[in-house]
Amino acid sequence: MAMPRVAVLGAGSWGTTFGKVLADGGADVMMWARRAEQAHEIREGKRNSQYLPGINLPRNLSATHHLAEALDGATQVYIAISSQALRQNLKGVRPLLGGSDAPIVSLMKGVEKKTGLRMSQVLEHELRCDPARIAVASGPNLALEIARQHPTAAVISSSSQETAEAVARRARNRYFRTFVNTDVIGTEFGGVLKNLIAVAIGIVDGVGYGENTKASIITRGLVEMTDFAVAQGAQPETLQGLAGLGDLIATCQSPLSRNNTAGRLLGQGYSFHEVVKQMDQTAEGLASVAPVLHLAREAGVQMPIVEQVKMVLDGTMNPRDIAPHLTTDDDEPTGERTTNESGGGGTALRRAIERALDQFRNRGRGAAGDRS
Ligand SMILES: NC(=O)c1ccc[n+]([C@@H]2O[C@H](COP(=O)([O-])OP(=O)(O)OC[C@H]3O[C@@H](n4cnc5c(N)ncnc54)[C@H](O)[C@@H]3O)[C@@H](O)[C@H]2O)c1
Ligand SMILES: O=P(O)(O)OC[C@H](O)CO
Repeated sequence: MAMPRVAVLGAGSWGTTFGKVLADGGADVMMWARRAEQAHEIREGKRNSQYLPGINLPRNLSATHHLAEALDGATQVYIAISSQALRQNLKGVRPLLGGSDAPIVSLMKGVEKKTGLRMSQVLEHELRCDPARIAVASGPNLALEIARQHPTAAVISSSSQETAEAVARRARNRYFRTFVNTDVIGTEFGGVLKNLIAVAIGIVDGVGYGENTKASIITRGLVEMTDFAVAQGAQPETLQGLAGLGDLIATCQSPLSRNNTAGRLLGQGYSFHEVVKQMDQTAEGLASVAPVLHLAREAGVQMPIVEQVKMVLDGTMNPRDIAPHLTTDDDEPTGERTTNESGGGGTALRRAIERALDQFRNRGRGAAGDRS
């Protein structure tokens, strides 16, 4: 029986690793690489030495630098391009999708700086496709560990349960297990927000602070992540799962994390520009800070950790002075629980209720998009 054909656009660290996951799960994988020589190395040498040194790629994974060849006959399309470059790359993809109804899967964990849009929203706008066709994958997924076949779990989310299940069935193998949900907002924002907390952890690591500081930031960071995501329409339990807490733990603990590494360099005293120069892979958190804070202010959500990360990035706060977990709104003692759990009219909860009422009133006059 012929193997199902899938396309993976983006042959960086995560795109190539995900291509291997799919190939090891039994798919015939065609990667699209930006550079011809990289496509050649993957196709002929079964290696991607720049991004995955020491990893042998499967025989049923090939590569091209022609988009049309990559997309030809694809039954599912996976995309792992740095978030700020997604929109421009999709311009070339749209005319090639033609009448295809193949699910489109975002593997990315950023928001667009200019618009504050999540990657599934950029896909929906640029490809003008039904949101039910779009899925996102997220979770504690450090590429190199998965490429080394360490057992790992992830979540596939789509507003369509059917799409989520079809993608999850394809994107699994003996070392990679996929769960499903329909909370696209929570799943995507989990991946975006944990990057920002990982930058904070890197900063305090670089400064030389210890485990108490880091545990405090991780714990308070999860509260910030949950408040923010719920205010945007996410289900709080998604943030307790693989796409929230799971990914937060992996990214904050691992030296493999680029966000964590970027933070560490900042904590050691390098400027933002020096850090960007040193990073040869995508650290999404650096570009997501400003749009996330903008959305947070609009929604009335407090994000003291992310605020202080921004100040360090802007050079207006000495990394040594960072203590975001000690910041409170009014310096009055407060409870530890999230605003939406605390009762007493938390802003995030109030806005979520207002939004639900709006949706209810507007029912039938506009699609709810990717809300579950
Ligand atoms: N690496 C991981 O462990 C991992 C895990 C899960 C999710 N992700 C997410 O996957 C996405 C891609 O990350 P990655 O690790 O593969 O990054 P990477 O830096 O390793 O690769 C980025 C890819 O984007 C491509 N690209 C296309 N046009 C570009 C342009 N104009 N500018 C820059 N790059 C361009 C590059 O060629 C490359 O293939 C990110 O959103 C990241 O958060 C990464
Ligand atoms: O290397 P990072 O910081 O982009 O993190 C990679 C993955 O998102 C971890 O799940």
